[in-house]
Amino acid sequence: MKTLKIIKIGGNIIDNEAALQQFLSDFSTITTPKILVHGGGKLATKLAQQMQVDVKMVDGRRITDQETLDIITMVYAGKINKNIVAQLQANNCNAIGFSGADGNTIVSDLRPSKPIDYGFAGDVKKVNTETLEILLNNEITPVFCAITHDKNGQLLNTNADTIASELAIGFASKYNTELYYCFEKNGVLKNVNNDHSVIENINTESYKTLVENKVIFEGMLPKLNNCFHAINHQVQKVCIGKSDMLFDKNIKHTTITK
Ligand SMILES: Nc1ncnc2c1ncn2[C@@H]1O[C@H](COP(=O)(O)OP(=O)(O)O)[C@@H](O)[C@H]1O
Ligand SMILES: CC(=O)N[C@@H](CCC(=O)OP(=O)(O)O)C(=O)O
Repeated sequence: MKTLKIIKIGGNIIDNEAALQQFLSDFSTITTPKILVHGGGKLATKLAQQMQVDVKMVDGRRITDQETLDIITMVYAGKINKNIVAQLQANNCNAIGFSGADGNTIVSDLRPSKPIDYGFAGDVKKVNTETLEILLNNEITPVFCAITHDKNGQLLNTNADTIASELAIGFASKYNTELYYCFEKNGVLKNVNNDHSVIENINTESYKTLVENKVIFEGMLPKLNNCFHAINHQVQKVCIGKSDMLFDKNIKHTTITK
């Protein structure tokens, strides 16, 4: 089986022009089939505040009313996605930008309004890989933003970490699928303020203890839930760390196992 790398980058890389340029230049050298997934939550928050639109996050997820949906569509599917695709083209990496509506690639259900009404937020129901496979077979790299659709004309905001794990699961029967979450720290840390305290391996059991001891909190909680969801659904490899882990085997990072 061929290897497919699904790589998610967070706000720390997107918000820093030099870091993004360096990452995309390195990413372009990856020779195996690959899919890039990007977030952009921080930029959406900044723009919403400039436009005097209230920003409400609950458990790391954005409450998405109509105005917020318009902003995130402009920011995620527009500014960020198109800039990344243009920079990949500059690095001779042929790429095409996607939301889940494009090619009907990711269909979601509107998240139930109870216990918390998240507004236009989607829970992934189905990943359609056919169109993406045609691209991958022709050495074209899909670049996904954090937007899906409900197949009834409604766009839905969907966490980028979830998009990455669901894509990885969707491809797991066809490729040896590897999922990489790149963010600003070296991995999951014993002490969040000490980048040298990387926990190199987390399994289902040690995860429970780490949560109980509050070593893991905030955004890392949904990220790790996505990791375990993927590793329990045939994804071969799941890693969290700085993007350098993709290019240098000696860089410490966290690997998730069952
Ligand atoms: N044990 C931990 N190790 C590393 N980060 C942690 C840990 N516990 C909580 N976090 C927090 O999780 C955040 C990463 O989650 P998030 O902001 O959602 O990532 P992303 O940048 O990919 O969107 C880190 O910035 C950190 O504040
Ligand atoms: C529903 C929901 O919360 N969606 C996220 C999507 C963006 C994202 O996930 O961006 P990062 O990976 O940079 O945090 C949001 O709007 O913030």
